[in-house]
Amino acid sequence: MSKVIISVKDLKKNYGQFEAVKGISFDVIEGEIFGLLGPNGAGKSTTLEIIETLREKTSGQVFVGGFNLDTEQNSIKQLIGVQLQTSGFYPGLNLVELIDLFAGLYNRTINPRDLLKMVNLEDKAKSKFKDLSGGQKQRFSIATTLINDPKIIFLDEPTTGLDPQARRNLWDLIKSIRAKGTTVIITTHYMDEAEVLCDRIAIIDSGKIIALATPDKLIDDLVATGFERPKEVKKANLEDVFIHMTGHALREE
Ligand SMILES: Nc1ncnc2c1ncn2[C@@H]1O[C@H](COP(=O)(O)OP(=O)(O)OP(=O)(O)O)[C@@H](O)[C@H]1O
Repeated sequence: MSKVIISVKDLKKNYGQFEAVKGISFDVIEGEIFGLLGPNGAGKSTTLEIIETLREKTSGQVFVGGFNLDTEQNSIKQLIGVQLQTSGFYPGLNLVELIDLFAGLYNRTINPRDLLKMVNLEDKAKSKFKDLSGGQKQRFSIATTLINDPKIIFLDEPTTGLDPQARRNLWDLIKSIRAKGTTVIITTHYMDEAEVLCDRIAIIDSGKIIALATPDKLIDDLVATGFERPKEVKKANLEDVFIHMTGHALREE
């Protein structure tokens, strides 16, 4: 039986006169990777931040794990893991020190090395955050969402700016987090990423959800309209060449 873990009903957000989110409704099912897709300014981050309790909504209802956002924010905070802006990490602390710091904020005792192992950064335990590569910084930032053992994590454009290998490594990491039963909500601009990762996708445009289904269903619906892609003459593309030649394995960037 699929269980709804997040329920958003007629959510609206105005910034002054501007309607950034115009009454959207959707449910997220426990254990799925749910993608919010849309062009710049569509309202994805605003929606995510409202669910994360970080931003006030204008109207509508949000329930997370059965808790009402209006009255039970503290209970919601205990269920969720939020990806901090990487600029929020003290650049001079090493990874173990940073994890200890965040664990203290969450009032948790955890073994930093276990967490670093999960995201393949054990050998960087003593490195400073500022000395990590872009991909390593993102993996570490995802690790910090897991410190309070959340039921749901939110990832806002986690692979932006990464090279193809680092993106694939992050996809594997996100899938492994989901495999442990954690629900993942992700925003992305990359359609290949959404197709590979997401169980279901909501496409947002100008503050409204214009489609919500599995990637397969969205593609099948388009094909059913008679749409056809221009014939692919080659069986591989340049990204395939790059990955084939440089490998998919984790590397120390
Ligand atoms: N604090 C704010 N004050 C005024 N307008 C805002 C504020 N935050 C966001 N907006 C506006 O609300 C709209 C939605 O922004 P939001 O960041 O949610 O979009 P997004 O879909 O996440 O975009 P992107 O893909 O570029 O991150 C945009 O037009 C943005 O300019």
